[in-house]
Amino acid sequence: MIIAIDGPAASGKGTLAKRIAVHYGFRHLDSGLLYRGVGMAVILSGGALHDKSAAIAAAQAYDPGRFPEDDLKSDEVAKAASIVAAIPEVRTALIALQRSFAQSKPGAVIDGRDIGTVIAPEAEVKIYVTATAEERAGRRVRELQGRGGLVDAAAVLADIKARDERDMNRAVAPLKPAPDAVLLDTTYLGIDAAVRAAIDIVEAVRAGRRPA
Ligand SMILES: Nc1ncnc2c1ncn2[C@@H]1O[C@H](COP(=O)(O)OP(=O)(O)O)[C@@H](O)[C@H]1O
Ligand SMILES: Nc1ccn([C@@H]2O[C@H](COP(=O)(O)OP(=O)(O)O)[C@@H](O)[C@H]2O)c(=O)n1
Repeated sequence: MIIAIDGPAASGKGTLAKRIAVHYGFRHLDSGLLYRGVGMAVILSGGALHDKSAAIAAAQAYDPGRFPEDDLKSDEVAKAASIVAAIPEVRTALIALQRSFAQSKPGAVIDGRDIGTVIAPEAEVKIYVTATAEERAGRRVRELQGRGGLVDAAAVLADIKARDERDMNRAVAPLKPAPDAVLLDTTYLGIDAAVRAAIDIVEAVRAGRRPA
């Protein structure tokens, strides 16, 4: 079974995907880490983020173990990721890895922007997670503070809005709900309540019911 979880920055996709994967004993892939890895490789090579050839080369040579996950979680790398993610050849280079992961048995949970629309349109369950930009920025600020260092809350909100804009309006694989995705607004849901709601959606789809 494939469960696709898409949505904008800090909506809670990764948290839900991890918890759903544990619940069902499925494997989990955070596809954002792939684009973050490419962004990070370009930053480290000293190349400009808009230099398509550097980003394409980094995507074609993508090595999942190259950077520790913690190093990829900064705001700077998130921004770089969303710039390189708009380059069609970068996306193409990362498709095979994601599609092969989607075939994991007994199941795969993948979170990202285009999982239900492009990577695995055949996914049995598609959840599109949202929350207001202000709520999402607040979550990201707390997360970045937890990793240490000073955080400029206004800059985090501005970065999230800019990234949403870029992700939703790019020509290839823009962020949008698949026509058959179930929407889950987590603005007023804590983590446990959001996980329960997501599992209810999976159960309803598995039982052939339309989720409430
Ligand atoms: N429903 C929620 N309520 C409050 N905080 C949340 C919720 N879901 C996730 N978080 C927190 O918000 C931050 C971003 O969540 P994450 O799952 O990484 O989002 P995404 O994968 O969409 O970027 C994390 O620190 C996470 O613990
Ligand atoms: N399937 C995906 C996943 C991420 N991305 C890009 O990678 C960036 C970082 O993704 P992420 O999921 O790690 O970001 P957060 O939602 O965790 O902030 C996004 O802003 C997108 O531009 C994408 O284009 N397609």
